[in-house]
Amino acid sequence: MRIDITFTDRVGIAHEVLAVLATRRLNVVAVEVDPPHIFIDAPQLASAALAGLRAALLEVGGVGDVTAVDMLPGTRRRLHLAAVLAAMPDPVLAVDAGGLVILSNAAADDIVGGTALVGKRLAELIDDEGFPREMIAAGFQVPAREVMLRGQPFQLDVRPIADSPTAEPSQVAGGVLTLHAPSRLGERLQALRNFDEGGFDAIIGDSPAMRALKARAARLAPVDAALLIMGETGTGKELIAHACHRASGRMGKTFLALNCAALPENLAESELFGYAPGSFTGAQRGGKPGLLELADQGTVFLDEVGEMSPYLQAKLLRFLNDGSFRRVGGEQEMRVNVRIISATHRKLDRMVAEGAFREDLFYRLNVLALQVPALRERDDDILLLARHFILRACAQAQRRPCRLTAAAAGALLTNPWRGNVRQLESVIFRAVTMIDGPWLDAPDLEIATSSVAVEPNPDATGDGLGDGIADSWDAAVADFERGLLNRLFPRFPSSRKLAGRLKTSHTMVANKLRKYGIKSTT
Ligand SMILES: Nc1ncnc2c1ncn2[C@@H]1O[C@H](COP(=O)(O)OP(=O)(O)OP(=O)(O)O)[C@@H](O)[C@H]1O
Repeated sequence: MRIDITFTDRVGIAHEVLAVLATRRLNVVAVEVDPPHIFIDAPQLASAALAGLRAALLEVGGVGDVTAVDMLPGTRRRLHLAAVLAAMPDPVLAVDAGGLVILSNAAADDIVGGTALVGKRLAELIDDEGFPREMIAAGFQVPAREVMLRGQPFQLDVRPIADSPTAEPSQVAGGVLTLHAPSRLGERLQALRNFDEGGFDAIIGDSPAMRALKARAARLAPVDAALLIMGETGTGKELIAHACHRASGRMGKTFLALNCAALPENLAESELFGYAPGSFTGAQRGGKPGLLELADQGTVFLDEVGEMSPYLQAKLLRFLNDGSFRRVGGEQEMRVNVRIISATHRKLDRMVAEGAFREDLFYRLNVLALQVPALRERDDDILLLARHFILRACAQAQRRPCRLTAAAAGALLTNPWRGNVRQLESVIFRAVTMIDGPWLDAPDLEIATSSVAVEPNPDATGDGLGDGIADSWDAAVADFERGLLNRLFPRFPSSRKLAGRLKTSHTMVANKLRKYGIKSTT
C-alpha cells in the first residue's frame, strides 16, 4: 500500500516517521519527501492495518494526517513522461554528461530494432566516431546537422540539459537529442507553410476562364504525372500547384517549392538534390538532404523552371527519366518517388526552339499542362478578388470591413494588372492600411504607381506592347532592361558574368545595374 503523510516541517520528522514503520516491521521500497508530504510505498501494509499505523503516526509531533494513495508522485511523473515520449513520432534520447543514454522513447528504440537504448553509449549508436566526443566536449551545444544511426540518415537537434542557458560545457548535465527522419522533416517544413486554406476552394475566380481552368485542373490533379503550369507572374500558379497536390493521391504528403530563378546554380542544385558530407567548404559536416529527398512520396514544385541552368536541366532530366540522382559531391545513387509540378511565365516552347531550354526536358515536364489566364483576361474576377482581399486585409488589421466606392471599382476594372493577382492583392492591402473609414476610394488605390513598379512580362504578353504597357518608348525599354537584368542577375551575379552572358560591355551592364538599383543578395 502507498500512503501520503502530511506534516508540519521540522528537523528529524522523516526519520521518526520511518522509525514507526520499522517498529511494525514494514518493508519500505520507496520514500518521497516533498514538504508538507512524505509519500511511502510499503507493499506489505494491508488496508486492515492502515488504521493502527495511522494512529501511531499521528503520535509523531508535526504529523497532520495519513491517507492511502494509489501512486507515488514520482511514479506518476515517470508515467506521464513515458506517455509524452511515446506520443512523439520522432526518436528522442536523453543522455548524461558522458554520453550514456538515460532515457529513450519507442521511436528511438525502433532504430535498433526495438531494444531499449538506455545504458548504451552515443558512440555505439552514431556512425561517426568523432562526433559524440565533439558533442560531449561542447557541452551538447552543437548546431543541428545530419547524422547516420545504424545506417539511417537523421537530422539531429541537440539541446543541453542545464540549469541556465548560459551554462559552461563543464556544468551541463547531459543533452536531449531529437532525431528527425528526412521524410518527417519535410512534413514539418510543410506544416510551416501558409497553405491552410489549400485546395481549389482557395482559388477565387468565377469567370468562364477560371471555371474552365479549375475544372481542367481538377481532372489533371489526380493523374500521377509531371504537370507544367504556364501563366504570367502573379496569376496564381503556385496556388494552383498546391491545390493540385491536395487533390492528388499525394495529399497529406509533403509539398515543397523551389524558385529556380531566385538562386544561383550551385545553391539551387544543393537545395534540390542535397549535398553529401564534406562536399564543399562551409557545408554542414554531415551533409544535407535536398527537397527531393524531403518530399519523398509527395510533390516538389519548381517555380520559374525556365530559368534553370543547362546543367541543372540535365540533372533534373535524369531524375525525371529514372527517379534517381546523386547529392552534390555524393557517390551514392538516391531514389525517391516525387511528382514534379513546375511553372513558368516564359514561353517554354519558344525557348526550346531558340535552344535555351532542353526539348527532352520540356516534354518530360509538360506531360500534363495548365495555362493560367492573365487577370486582364478575366475582368469578372477582378472585383471578386478585390473584395476577398479587402475582407482578409480588414480581418488582419482587426477592423470593420470597408467597401469599394463606384470610382474605386471602376479604377480596378480598367487597370491593366501587369502584375496580375499578386499586384491586385498588394494594392488592396496597401490601401486598406492607409484608410480608416468605411469606404475605399479610387485615390486610395495608388494604381498608377504600383503598375509602374511591377516588372513587365514581355514573354507572356507577346510583343510586350499590349494594353497598359509603359507609355513611352524609353519607359518600355527601361522596363525591359530592368526585367532582363533582374531575371539573369541571380544566375550571373556579377556585372562581368552578366556582361559575358549578354555578350556586351561590362561597363554598360555595371551602369545599368546601378541605374536600376539591382544588387547582389549574397
Ligand atoms: N485566384 C486566386 N485566388 C486567390 N488568391 C490568388 C489567386 N491567384 C493568385 N492569388 C494570390 O496572389 C499571390 C500570387 O500567387 P502565386 O504566387 O500563386 O502566383 P504565381 O503565378 O506562382 O507567381 P510567380 O510566377 O511570380 O511565382 C498569392 O498571394 C496568391 O495567394
